[in-house]
Amino acid sequence: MRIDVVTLFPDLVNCVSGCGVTGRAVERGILDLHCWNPRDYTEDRHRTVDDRPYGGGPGMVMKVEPLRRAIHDARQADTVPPLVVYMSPQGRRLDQDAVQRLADLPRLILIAGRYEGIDERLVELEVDEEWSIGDYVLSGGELAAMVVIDACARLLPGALGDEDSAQQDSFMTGLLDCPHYTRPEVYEGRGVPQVLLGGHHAEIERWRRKQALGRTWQRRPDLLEHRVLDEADQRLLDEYRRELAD
Ligand SMILES: O=C(NCc1ccc(CNCc2ncc[nH]2)cc1)c1csc2nc[nH]c(=O)c12
Repeated sequence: MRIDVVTLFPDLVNCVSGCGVTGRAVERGILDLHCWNPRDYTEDRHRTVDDRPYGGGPGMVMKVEPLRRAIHDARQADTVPPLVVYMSPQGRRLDQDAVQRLADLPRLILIAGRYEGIDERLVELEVDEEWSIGDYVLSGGELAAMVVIDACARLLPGALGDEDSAQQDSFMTGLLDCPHYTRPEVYEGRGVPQVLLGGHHAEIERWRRKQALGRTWQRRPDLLEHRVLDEADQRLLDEYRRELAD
């Protein structure tokens, strides 16, 4: 998969290719990442990429031309046609289904804005989709672009070794994760649930599923709203709730 990012801070975005799953995906050639800086596409002495908003108001707006030229070069860099995504507070809220859809594409161009945003004519001329990563205010689109890159990279074939749990990722199953434990077996008087020490795999799987269902019901009931639990899961959840009451 190829991802091109149009950003004023390529050094920030390129951090994803330096470590972890994303770094390995780039190293293995599974993910091809390139950054394009609009400032390299300015023609004035001050390399101006922003200007004051028509209609007045606080802050600055990113100019069309430098962005347009950067996107043009990004598009030309590969023959594969890209989906052009503007990371924006006005975008649809990203979730795992959206990530899976983006990760299945051969190519993305992600536009990361700064200042108050980008000139609307650029959105009209170049942008296919707008995506937000949540209802909170960031200083720019780069971290959002890096979130998309990370979430997509994990889903690319070969990006995760078998030891990784991408497939069981709670957001893949639509449930929150169960609690996890590792050595020491007792820490400050706190032990590990006996079932996990017994090596009885069916029992362990049952316990983990029950915890996932129970925690989802307790912390994120919205994730259960659109979900019909089968009989086995309903029984596990009832058991979890009964144990809470005890
Ligand atoms: O570029 C991003 N943010 C920079 C940014 C933040 C705030 C404003 C100012 N908005 C004024 C306003 N809001 C409502 C009415 N008027 C403009 C730009 C961004 C990209 S994806 C994403 N996902 C989650 N959060 C984010 O901030 C982002």
